[in-house]
Amino acid sequence: MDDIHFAVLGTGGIGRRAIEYSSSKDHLVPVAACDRDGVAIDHEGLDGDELLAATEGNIASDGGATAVKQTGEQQGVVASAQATPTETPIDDIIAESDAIDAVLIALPNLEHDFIPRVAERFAEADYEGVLVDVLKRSRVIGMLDDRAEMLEDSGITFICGAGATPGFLTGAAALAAQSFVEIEEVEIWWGVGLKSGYEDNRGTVREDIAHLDGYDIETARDLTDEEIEAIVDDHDGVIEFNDMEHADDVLLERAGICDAEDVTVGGILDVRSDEKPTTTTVRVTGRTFDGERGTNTFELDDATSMEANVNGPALGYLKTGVRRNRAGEYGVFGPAELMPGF
Ligand SMILES: NC(=O)c1ccc[n+]([C@@H]2O[C@H](COP(=O)([O-])OP(=O)(O)OC[C@H]3O[C@@H](n4cnc5c(N)ncnc54)[C@H](O)[C@@H]3O)[C@@H](O)[C@H]2O)c1
Repeated sequence: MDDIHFAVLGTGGIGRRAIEYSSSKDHLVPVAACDRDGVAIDHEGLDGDELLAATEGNIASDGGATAVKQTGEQQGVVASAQATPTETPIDDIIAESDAIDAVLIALPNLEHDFIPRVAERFAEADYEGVLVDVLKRSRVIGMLDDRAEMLEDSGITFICGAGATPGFLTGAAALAAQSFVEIEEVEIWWGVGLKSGYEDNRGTVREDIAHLDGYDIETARDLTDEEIEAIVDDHDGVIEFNDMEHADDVLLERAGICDAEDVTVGGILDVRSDEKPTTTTVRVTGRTFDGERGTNTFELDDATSMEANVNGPALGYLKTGVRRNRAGEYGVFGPAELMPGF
């Protein structure tokens, strides 16, 4: 495979680690990165080490910038010598997108239509390439589908919900389902221990809080850092989530695996320990062609971190997207559609 020149929109907890992770694999060259205040572009390849060092503990995050220690004079990516301040970071990358094969969207989802609108801007600029996001909410998939024709006409291969859940675990569920002719239930249960990564992942924690009873995306967006800390304290740092609106359900349905209503997602987040509070498991229960009822189980090793389980699949799906795009397949795809589909 030729080198893939890719951009990262959002250099928060996820985006930074995507740049770091990409250096462990062949053919992935980060050429552009931005956050809300700045942009770095070098088509020969960004110096990932310098960019990561400059943004260490210094993220222009929706998780509460004031709570994040700053190492440079400026906040976020502009602390890197490769970056410049801008008020139009995404447009600056779109302007250079002719030379960019793929874009990882690691932006917040605190407005449901934010990522669909970003995709639309790439299509309006006639971008021909791959967009991959790690969004979580089921309802956003429909908003992308509404724009499928526009993306297709532009020559964009959009892979949506390609993080851990949805993403990695959705793909695993699709694979586990291949033993069965009929699926009864898909249960996704995740565990994340985030002590050392808590500062870097406050954006994700805020979005997770929106899944708790009594909260939604609007109320979570308006919480102060102190209010978030109070919620974390109320739970002694360990928060359990049930019946989450995670797009694994619609992504499995659109791949023809099962009905969305047969999928449940929940999990436990511990921000005071790096140990996972529970093992991440996907259980797919169904009936085989010869009449047996069974449950196939896929388990992640407790030693694998959230960052590894989001960024590995996201970059893996990005590479798969580039192969599809080069073969002329455009439109919106979910992770389960890129697995075998019996
Ligand atoms: N699918 C999964 O398994 C999974 C797991 C973890 C996180 N996520 C998702 O990943 C996303 C990113 O999470 P995070 O923890 O990195 O968040 P974060 O808040 O740390 O980082 C977000 C980044 O986006 C930038 N940004 C915000 N608005 C912008 C704008 N208008 N223009 C340019 N840049 C902008 C911020 O400056 C920051 O760099 C979240 O939506 C989260 O839900 C998905």
